[in-house]
Order: sequence, then structure tokens, then C-alpha cells
Amino acid sequence: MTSLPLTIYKKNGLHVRLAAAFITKLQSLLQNKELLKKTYVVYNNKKVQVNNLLSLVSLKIGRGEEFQLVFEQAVPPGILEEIKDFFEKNELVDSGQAEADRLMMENSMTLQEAIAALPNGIIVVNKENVITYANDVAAKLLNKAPQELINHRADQVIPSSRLHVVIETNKPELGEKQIINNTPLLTNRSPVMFDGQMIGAVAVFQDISNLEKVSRELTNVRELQQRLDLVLQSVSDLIGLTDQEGTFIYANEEMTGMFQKQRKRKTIQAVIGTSAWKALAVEPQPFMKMVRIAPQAKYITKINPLVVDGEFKGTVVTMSPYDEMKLLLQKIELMEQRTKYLEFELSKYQKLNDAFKTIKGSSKVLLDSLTMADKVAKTESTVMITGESGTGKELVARAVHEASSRKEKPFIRVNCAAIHPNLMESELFGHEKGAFTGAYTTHRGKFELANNGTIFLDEIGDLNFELQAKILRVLQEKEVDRVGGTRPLKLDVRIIAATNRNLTKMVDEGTFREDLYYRLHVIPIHLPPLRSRIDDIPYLVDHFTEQLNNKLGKNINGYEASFIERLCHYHWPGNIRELQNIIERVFHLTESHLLCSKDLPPHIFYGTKEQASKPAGPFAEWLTSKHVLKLEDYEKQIFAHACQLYPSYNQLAQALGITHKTAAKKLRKYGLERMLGKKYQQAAIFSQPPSLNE
Ligand SMILES: Nc1ncnc2c1ncn2[C@@H]1O[C@H](COP(=O)(O)OP(=O)(O)OP(=O)(O)O)[C@@H](O)[C@H]1O
Repeated sequence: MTSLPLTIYKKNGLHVRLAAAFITKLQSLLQNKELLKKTYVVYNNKKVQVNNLLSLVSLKIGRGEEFQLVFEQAVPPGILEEIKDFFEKNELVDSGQAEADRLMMENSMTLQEAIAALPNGIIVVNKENVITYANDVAAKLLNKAPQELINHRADQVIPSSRLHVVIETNKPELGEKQIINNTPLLTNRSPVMFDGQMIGAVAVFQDISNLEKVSRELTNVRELQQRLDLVLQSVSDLIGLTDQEGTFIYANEEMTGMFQKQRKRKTIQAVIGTSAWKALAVEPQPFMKMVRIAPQAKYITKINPLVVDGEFKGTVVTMSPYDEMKLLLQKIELMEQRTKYLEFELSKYQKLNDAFKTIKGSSKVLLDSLTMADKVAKTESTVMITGESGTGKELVARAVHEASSRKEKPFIRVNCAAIHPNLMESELFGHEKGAFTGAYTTHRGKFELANNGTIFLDEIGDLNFELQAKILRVLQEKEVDRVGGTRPLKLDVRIIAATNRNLTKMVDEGTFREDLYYRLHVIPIHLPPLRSRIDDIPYLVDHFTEQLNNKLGKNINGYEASFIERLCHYHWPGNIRELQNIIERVFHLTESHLLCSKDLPPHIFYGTKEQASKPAGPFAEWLTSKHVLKLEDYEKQIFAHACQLYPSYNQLAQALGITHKTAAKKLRKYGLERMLGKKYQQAAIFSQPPSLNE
């Protein structure tokens, strides 16, 4: 690095003309452009490139002042002396010339200052697209130091620059938006002309991020206002805004319409009256009032005063047609009543113990019974469960036990109908060794086994009279006598009994003890037959489907629409047990992922409520006829009927409980092969299935 101290002797210091002459001199001396780029003038702690005329002049080096000429690369010999000579020997100019220099300097400085003070970035390039000037704002916006810009090609240091295009085309590009360093810039690029010749180009650009922010906010505000307008216009209430004098400065369509219809002035006084308005203006408090604008125009009016900095500025007014409000209030009242009722009904079922979750269904009749069973479970009372066979009596008995405090203790079921009457006593109460022939050991009875738990006496209506008396004794004395025993055993057993028989009738007929009947009926629970709660069928079908999927490893995930419909039309004499069996049968037959109507047995597939309730279908006359046919004739008729209902030997055989071979053999024997599946096909073609009596 070489540093050459130089002093200015000229009257106007380093003015424009002198600076230009200096640069020209240096260019001719150095020849080497690279060396020229690396040559700086350092003055007053400022360092500028020597070949940047504007920067050089802006140093304002005065007469007699010294500055350093710094070469950052080696300088050829003799050059330094020539430069020194240039400043020392440069002739003095006459006074006219000096004045012109001063004026030029002044103008140039003013321009320089003005450009520097601009909030815009400015980049000037020469014809070669080399940057000759960049102000501080430009450097800042481009995030570069001035020396990284000056003397460099614009397209190299500013990738998005299009000044070379302006130079090429000699056409300005105005109002272009570009993003540099995440800042949106609005740019104007123009060619610079001198003496009719294009000598370079200038880019002036401006940070418009604030402008964009404001414009976005403005758009948001506009949108908000539009939405608000839309809301205010679309409500059926009348909404308005008044100034402090009571004149409406805003009214939605409904409000405007009302004023027009009633031919009223658009003032709040016309709505609430002058005295109410005066009172409000004196003491601004929100209030509500029923107002009658015209005989048929009654409104519930709400007024909210607007008070800003303690000063009353106006009001917000909302008006709702009185008749509509009245209707609404009535509706709300009705709904409240209904909600209360539903809450009450729901509360009855919601709290069912988890033990009852095994019992599927949501019909009111079932839920009523379960609610009762749930309540009873928490007591020690004897429970009597009645209902047709297969309605879930055992299931409920188990749930009552599970929901009771005895749930950790045994639940013992005794099917009174299944045990021989002679063995029943010992089965229930046990026997001592040697009590009767064959009593080789002492045997504990079911009551003993159920001690501290629950005994479930299923089919209690089948117990003989004598045993009924013994059960009564257990209930009364809470003790049992083993057969052949000498002392009674004290027991703590809860009894749940069940029957599908009509015990009241049996009491009347004298086959069931009245005293036991009343002892057992402390809390009766009746399980309704499935036909009276068909709403439960879909739940039960889903439940059994899930059970069977798990048991059989299948993946059936629904049913045809008509499937449930057909199930609902059937009268279900076997109740839920029958439904369970039917679903299992369909599971075995189905070849798809759905339960299909075609796989239902004919009495359900074709049956209607009315037909199903009749005792018999195609063979009804056999039951009434006094003549008996040969077995073979009956068989033929059975096959003639059944074969029409099934599309294949397989299904026919399954329905009749015979092998596929036998089914085929019999049809051949009776010449019925062509009848196979006839009604089945008709049913598939016509949505109405043929009647069984056809
Ligand atoms: N609501 C229900 N939800 C799920 N399964 C049920 C329901 N009701 C009954 N079942 C099932 O139906 C079948 C018959 O039920 P259960 O044996 O309890 O009937 P029951 O009234 O005691 O019959 P029976 O009088 O013939 O002894 C059982 O497999 C049972 O699990």
C-alpha cells in the first residue's frame, strides 16, 4: 500500500472541474483499470474511491487542506511525482473561471445533498452497466457496503437488477415491484441521456413495506365493514345508531323499512317519545321498553347509550317485533319443559349399574324393567322375574346379582323344570350320608352353595306343592334342613325366582301356593316379549353379530336394509333366544359381509305379522282334517312346499335338517326337481314375496 499526501492550492478547493481533471489525469497515468479501482482519497476519516467524481467532490476539501491518495496496489515508478506536480503546478485560473468553478461546485454539492437526503435508493450505471453511484439508502436496502456496489457490474452485485435491459432497449421500466432481502421495493429504471446519447441508466427504488401493510389493513377494515354490514342487514331485528341529538346516523334495512312504512321521522324520539329521550340524554343508562309505533307495530326496544370520555355521543338501538318475541318465549318455555321431562326420563336410565350393560336394547319397556331391576339390586329383597321364555330372565337375574353387594359371592342357578321332582329336595337342600338308598356321602344342596350369595330359582312354577312349602320356610326362617338331617342350617341367601308361567292363574287353580306367591312377589320385574319391543331388534342383531364374529372368526359388518324389516314383521314366539339362533343360522349361510334376507328361514322371510300370528301355513288343513294320509304322501307335500322356497339342495337340506344327498334323492323320487327355488326366484323378481298360502 502506498500513501501520497497532497495539498489543494486552488481557490475553490477540490471543486468539480479540478476533481474531474484529477480523475482524467490519473486515468491517463495509471492506464491499469484495476489499479484505478483500488485507489482511494482519504480525508477527514472518510475514504472514497478516486474515480467517483460525486463522492470526491462531496468530501469538500478546501484550499490549503491536505488529503492522502492511497494506492492499495503497487504503483509504477515516477507516477507519484507526476501527481504531486499536477496539484502543485496546476496554473491558477483567472477570477472569472474561479467564479464559474464555485457556482458549479455549489450546484453539484446541492444536488449531491439533495440526492443523499432522498428517502429512495438510487443506483447509477454507465453504458457498461458498471455502477458509478449508489446512495446510502440504496446500499442499506441492498444490504451492501458502498464499495461492494461502486465500480461493479450492476447485474453481478444485484441479481434482480434490470438496468442492463434499460441500457439495451433504451426504454424506461416504471413502477416495477421487486422483493430484495424480504423487502418489497417499487422501482423506476430510466436511461440517462446526454447530448442525445444514452450514457447510462438510473434506478430509483423505494421501500413499500409500510405502504403494503397499510393497504392490507385497509383491505381488512373494508372486509370487516362489509361483513358487519351483511350481518346487520341480514338479521330480522331492527338495528340502528343515533347521534347525540337522537337522529339515526345508521339504520339497517329492517329499521329503514319500518320508518318508511310508518311514515315516521328517522329519530329515536319517534320511537321512544321525547320525554324518555330527554331522560336518557340527562342520565345515559341502558334500558328496555315495549313501544307501540302504530296499532299493529309493537316492538321490544333496547337502547344502549354511547358514552365516550364521559360525554354522551348517541345510542345503539335494537328493536324486536313483540309478536315474534312472544312466540319465541312461548317456544323457549315449551322447550324448557320438554328438556326437563327428557332430563327426568334420562336420569332414570343413565344411572344403570354397569352389570346391566350385557342386556342390549333401548326400548322404553325394557329400560323401565331394567331401571326397576337396578333399584332392586341394591336391596336384599326377593325378586320375581316374569316373562316369556327367552326374554332374558336369567340375564337380568345375573345382572341383579352382579349389581348387588353380594357380587363377590356365589350365584347359583337351579332350573326347577329340569330336575326330577324326587331329587329336587336333596338338590336344593342337600342330604346327609345314608339319608336314603344311594346317599353314600353327605351332599351340600344348592342353597348351602349359595350361602352369602344369590340363588336363582328358574322356572319356579314347575316346583311341586311340597317343595314350594319348603322354599317358603327358607324365606321365612332363613334356614334349611338337609334330607336326613337332624338340625337346621342357618343360611343367608338372596332368592331371585323366575317363571314364564302365569303364577296368578296357578294360584287360582290351586297349583301354586298363594303364601309363597306373595312372598316371592315382593318386587316383580316383568320382561316384555320381543314382539312388543321391536325397536330393540337392531341393537340385538348388532350384539349377536359382534359375538358371532368373535366366536366364528368372521367379519360380518352389517345387514341388508330389508333384513331388519323382515325381522320386525315376525312375531318371535321364542323371543331373544330365537333371534339369537336365527342370526347364528344366517351367519353360517351367508357368503358375503352382510346379513342377507335371503338367508332367513322362510317363515321369517315370507311371514307377515298377520300370517305369522296364524297357527299354521300350508299344512293348516292337515291339522283340521280327520283323515290321515300315508307318511309318504305327507313327505311329498312337505318337499313340494319346502323345495320351492330354497334356491339350492344345500339350503333345502339345511332347512329340513337332512343331508344334501337325501334332499336331492327325495326331489328326484317325487319328480319335484323343476320346482326347486321357484318361489324363491319369484320373491327375488317381485319385491312382494308370494304368500305361503298360495
Ligand atoms: N336384552 C338382551 N341382550 C342380549 N342378549 C339377550 C338379551 N335378552 C336375552 N338375551 C340372550 O338370549 C338368550 C336367552 O336369554 P335367557 O336365558 O336369559 O332368557 P330366559 O327368559 O331366562 O329364558 P327361559 O325362560 O327359557 O329360561 C340368552 O343367550 C341371552 O344371553
